[in-house]
Amino acid sequence: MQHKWYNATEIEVGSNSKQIFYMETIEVSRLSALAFFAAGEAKYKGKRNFWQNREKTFTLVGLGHAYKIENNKGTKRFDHVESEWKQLTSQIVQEDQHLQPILFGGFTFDPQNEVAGEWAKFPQSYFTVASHQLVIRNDQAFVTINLITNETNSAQTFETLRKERDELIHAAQVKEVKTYTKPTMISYAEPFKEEYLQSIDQVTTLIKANEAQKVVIARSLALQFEEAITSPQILSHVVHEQPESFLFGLEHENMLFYGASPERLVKVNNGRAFSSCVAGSIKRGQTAEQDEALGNSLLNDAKNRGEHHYVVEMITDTFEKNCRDVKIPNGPKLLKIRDIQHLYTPVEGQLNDDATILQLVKHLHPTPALGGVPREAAMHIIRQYEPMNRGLYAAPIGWLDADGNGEFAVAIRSAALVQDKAYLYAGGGIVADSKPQSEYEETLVKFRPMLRALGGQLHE
Ligand SMILES: C=C(O[C@@H]1C=C(C(=O)O)C=C[C@H]1O)C(=O)O
Ligand SMILES: [Mg+2]
Repeated sequence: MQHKWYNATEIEVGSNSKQIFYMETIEVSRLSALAFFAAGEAKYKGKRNFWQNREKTFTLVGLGHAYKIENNKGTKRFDHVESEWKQLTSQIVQEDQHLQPILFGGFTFDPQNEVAGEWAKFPQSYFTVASHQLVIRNDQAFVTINLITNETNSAQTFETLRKERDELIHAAQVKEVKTYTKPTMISYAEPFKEEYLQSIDQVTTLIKANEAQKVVIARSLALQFEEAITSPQILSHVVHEQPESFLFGLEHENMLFYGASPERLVKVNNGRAFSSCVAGSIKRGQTAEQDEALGNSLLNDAKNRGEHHYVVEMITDTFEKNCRDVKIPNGPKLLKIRDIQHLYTPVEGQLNDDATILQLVKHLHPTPALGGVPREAAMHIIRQYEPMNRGLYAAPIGWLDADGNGEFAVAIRSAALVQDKAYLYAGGGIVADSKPQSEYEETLVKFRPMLRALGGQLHE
């Protein structure tokens, strides 16, 4: 242990009487984020989260819930999370950047979707401050205890957490990271496959009739395994196999929602905001030449440029309203990840004084990369033609701190794991000239990363 920062502040939470917010951060020598997550298996299962940015310069692991912000407030949910977070953090001494609690969580794709399924118990907004928070920034690792309580024996509870923390750190400072086997799949189903293929025809007809310009239609796979899969087991495969993406895992009761997304929704760093337009897809080639040829054909393909353009227009427009000094390159580049290549346009700007990361999330979600154009018409068509509930798939997932910094990814290339069952999600942007079979094949490519992590066959 090198440094220690400690603080205990008396605060008010909601309408609750006075509570004490205890925080203690220690800097520790480099440890395994996954092993730290796994060390919470006995005590914190169902209350853990994992996050790593694309650049691998920021890793966050949370064990336990020191504080939770949950709501079912539809369109007001973003403002609600923001005001509760502001109230909580405004009362904390923040002179030291190391005394920073981090809020991690997500907003579901569509609060108006009423299909129950695997998401039946999931709130529309689900955010938590961890009891044990591990942050690895560049090469420095910090472990924080957060405790918010009005118990009379709070000092004792805090001591217990300190002991636990030392054990967690010890378990995570391993020489060799544990390796996990892949689970054994016993059945693979494509629910509503025929309905999906038909819906692409129906949606293109609606688009030709000018009911919308673009609508993202998704579907799911339902997999059954021989036995329950644990969160550390599946996350370890995702972490090792998908290093180029945002990696995330969020537990809620007996579900783990996890994935490896290439798509940033928004990042805010010291008042500078960044987003990315990712839409338009083609598979990777078998050889370097083939890969380059596929990439070039994607860059020159009118249908994919169309899918992409709607996203650039909408994100640019949102940035123009919330930022100054907005910068967008002239045309898209290629974003290549293990299984797929996309058209990619980064967008950045300087946040206006009244704009915040959560306001940007609220205005950006869903971008036409996940919803469509116009937004409301597309959402209506999605509700009508998708027989499932997306839950957190295609939705904002990420973190923010008390200074207004944070980052949200769009939770695609993702799956929900419920003990011995997994539900994988993938979709694509439907425009006037979309063809059911090629959209279907595009979803197969998008299922691949999660299917591989689960040890599944690559059905092609
Ligand atoms: C909807 C998904 O991906 C989105 C749709 C894309 C497309 O249709 O080309 C590309 C990237 C994502 O914005 C998904 O992966 O499920
Ligand atoms: Mg597409």
